[in-house]
Amino acid sequence: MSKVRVHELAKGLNLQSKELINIISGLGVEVKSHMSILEGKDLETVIGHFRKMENKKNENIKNESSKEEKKVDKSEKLEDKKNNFKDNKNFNKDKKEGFNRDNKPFNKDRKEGFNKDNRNSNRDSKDGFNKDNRNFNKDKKEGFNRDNRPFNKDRKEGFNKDNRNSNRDSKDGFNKDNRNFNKDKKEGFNRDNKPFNKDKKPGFNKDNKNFNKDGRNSKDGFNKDRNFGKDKKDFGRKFDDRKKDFLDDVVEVVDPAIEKRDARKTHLQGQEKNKKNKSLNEHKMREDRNPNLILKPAKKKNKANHKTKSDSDLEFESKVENVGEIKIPESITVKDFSESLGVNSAQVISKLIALGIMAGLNQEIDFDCASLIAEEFGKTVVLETPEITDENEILSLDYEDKAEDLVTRPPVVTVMGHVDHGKTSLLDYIRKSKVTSQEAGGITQHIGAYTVNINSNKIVFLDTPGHEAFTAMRSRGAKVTDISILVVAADDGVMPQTIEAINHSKAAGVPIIVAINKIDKDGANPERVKTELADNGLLPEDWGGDVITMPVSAKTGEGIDDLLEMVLMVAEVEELKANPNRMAIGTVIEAQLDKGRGPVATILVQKGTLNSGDMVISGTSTGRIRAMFDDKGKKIKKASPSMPAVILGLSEVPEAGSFIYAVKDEKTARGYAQRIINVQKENMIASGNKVSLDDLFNKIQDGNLKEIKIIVKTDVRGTVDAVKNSLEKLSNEEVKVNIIHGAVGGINESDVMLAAASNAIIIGFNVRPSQGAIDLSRHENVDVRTYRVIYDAIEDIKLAVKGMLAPTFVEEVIGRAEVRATFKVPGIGTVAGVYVLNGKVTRNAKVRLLRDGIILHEGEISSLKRFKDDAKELLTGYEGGLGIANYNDLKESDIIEVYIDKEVER
Ligand SMILES: Nc1nc2c(ncn2[C@@H]2O[C@H](COP(=O)(O)OP(=O)(O)OP(=O)(O)O)[C@@H](O)[C@H]2O)c(=O)[nH]1
Repeated sequence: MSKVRVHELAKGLNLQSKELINIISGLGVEVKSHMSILEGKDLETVIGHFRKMENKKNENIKNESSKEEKKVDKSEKLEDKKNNFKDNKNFNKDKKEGFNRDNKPFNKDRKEGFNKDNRNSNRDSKDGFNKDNRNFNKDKKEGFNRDNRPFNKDRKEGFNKDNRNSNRDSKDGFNKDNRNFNKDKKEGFNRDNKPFNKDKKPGFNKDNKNFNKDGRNSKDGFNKDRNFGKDKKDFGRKFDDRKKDFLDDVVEVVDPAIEKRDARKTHLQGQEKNKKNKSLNEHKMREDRNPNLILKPAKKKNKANHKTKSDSDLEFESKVENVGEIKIPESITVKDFSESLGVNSAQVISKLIALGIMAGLNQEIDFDCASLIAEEFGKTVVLETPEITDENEILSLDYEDKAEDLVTRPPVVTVMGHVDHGKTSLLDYIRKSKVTSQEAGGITQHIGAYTVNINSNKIVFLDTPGHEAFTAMRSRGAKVTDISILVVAADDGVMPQTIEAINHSKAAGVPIIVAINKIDKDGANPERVKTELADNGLLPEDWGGDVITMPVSAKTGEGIDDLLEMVLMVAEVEELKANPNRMAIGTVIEAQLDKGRGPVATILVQKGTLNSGDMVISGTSTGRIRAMFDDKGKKIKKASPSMPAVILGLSEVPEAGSFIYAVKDEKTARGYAQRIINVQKENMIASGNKVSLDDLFNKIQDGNLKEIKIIVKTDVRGTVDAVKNSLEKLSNEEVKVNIIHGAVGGINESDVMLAAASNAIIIGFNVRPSQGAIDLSRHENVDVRTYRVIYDAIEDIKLAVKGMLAPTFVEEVIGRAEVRATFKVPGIGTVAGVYVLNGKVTRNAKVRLLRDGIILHEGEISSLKRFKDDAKELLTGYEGGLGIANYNDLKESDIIEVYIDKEVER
């Protein structure tokens, strides 16, 4: 093999592309993505690595085969694997050895626990490998958790997240700052799991690194940088001797994130066993020191055991208390995380790479990973517990599944792009070529989502119109889309709605695959499209970036199979999984009232399996599923994760984007519905929690707002950048001003949805919102501000940040009229024949002339007539003649916005 793409090699090795990328990076070979090509020396290095590993494994297996009958089997299998590997197939087909998603081994038996930082001991670490010292153990006695941090289900041997271990008799103690946690401690572990010894008898250096250079062969298997000695006389051996005691007596120190984990139950059981043996005073002291550490078990205080705090303890305590804690959510983008830490994102990315995690700016990292990185910068992060503000949380019907219960589910894809770039054609082509014929019934109805089969893999397409649906759902807290396909016409290039779509996907943290469409056309220029994509922050893979671009034709079908392959590959990298064996949770994609059938809802099952006959609840709508159909209109009994289904039986039409939950019985459903009604009432009273310029100051003061997100719409391109620059400069230590989207054009519904989903404010310069945007902004409580001069906007935001925004007059739009015809009246100028779309037009109001959402003129009404008579006002649905003072450029379809300046009390 002289050349191979990463994903092909991964397939051959039966690894996830992401896992393989991590391994390859660990070998010092640079790969950008699963599409990167490996060849020459790089390929040799990678193949060599896997051969070596296989050989090593086999050797070990052979060595042990005499000891255990069972292992004979295993080595045979490994031998098979080796052979398979030679054929570049099924390297790890039977997965006797586990690797978690980050290519870090796991162990399902989990007999020995490991700490979160992957700095593990591994008794049998002969098999240990990988650059970050994440040990592989063929005996699988050691467990590893989802993030490649080994853990211990049985928690017989426990290590806490931060390696803050203690020991009943305090012989093995440690503390974060290498200060003596317990003066009796003979051996300790510091925060980085580097053993230390106060008396330095076994001889550790200050950083406790490399105690024994050869330690990598240690039976205790500490990592290569922080080894215990091979020499059994040294600390390593003492540790070995005492290991059992130490582990029996281990005290669990978990943070809230860890506590949430699956192993909770067993963990607590383990604690119960160890309870009597714990040094309770130590627990208490640690708890005192860092309230974010929940020490277990320390429920009962043993006064007799309480020791007086020594000076060094107190010193330690005060230092710990002084450490600034940063609150972050369960999952956070690298960008946001860097900002929270107050460090450059490049530094964070390089630390992540050092941990074997390839993450871009907008990629999300979980809390555990973030806390590791924070430590590297000497900071402590704590889990932000969000306030319960929405219905879904109140229902509390969702819970995290155990990793072992999760199975791969099909990806859910949304197609987005500029008007006429071929979204519908692409979806139609896929649907026609990939569905129908073999499937009974064909497509009988439009249900907003459908499934296609690609080489026995499924892909679910959301057939809702573009990103509106996508953000509408997100604003209600639902994340339905896993991958977005961005359609860009090769003859037209990146257009305003393309940029909108990019920003929507980025805001939702959804990976983008670009379909460069219409390549069959004469004017097609895919390279130009790539340049424009790069200009807009999407660097194509073949240009060294990580965005997959695929030339396609929705007309001829060229490239579409490859595009779908790419979708499956991205899905694989994303590791989309769900537990099918639980009560179902899904999201309502579409819903309407059908005359004959009552409320009909298309839902997408996201967790669990929905059954016909299940009792469900969505918002205030409840009911037993009377009948259920798939996307081909076929009656079905069950719908598993990622499956779209149409359900009948709800009491009322649920809102698109709402969650739907299966519950155990009608009483439960009614109970929840009532609770939701109550919450909705409260929320109404609280008038939403969306940010507006008026309450900005209070939110900043309350510490509820660290970032002001703004969407900027302007009449000309140059203004977008000017406004962006000026506004971003307003960021200060307390709040950051972040322009999440900037574009030319009127304020549309899509902008409002993005604002609602992202909790942003919309600012328009010389542009106005469409009627739909106005209605939606009212419904969604989105603050839309329009200005004629940049200076005014900057001033407003400045004042808002200081809490001094207090204008006494605000403008109130009282109506809108459409120009249906124009007349030239000698001596007066052009008069418009108008139709009042909504509200009213009053003679003394001010008007604004809009064309495509852009303000062409602001002024006063010079004449208002109903038929031939002067009129004081024209109401909705009426026609009349309207003249604008000193203005004649009126055209059919122009919109006349009518407004008054109104005094308001603040
Ligand atoms: N030659 C060629 N024409 C295409 C291709 N894809 C779409 N078209 C044509 O482009 C036009 C617009 O395609 P649509 O699929 O309606 O585009 P859309 O993005 O769904 O448009 P909206 O729904 O209006 O946003 C239609 O006339 C299609 O026939 C293609 O690959 N090649």
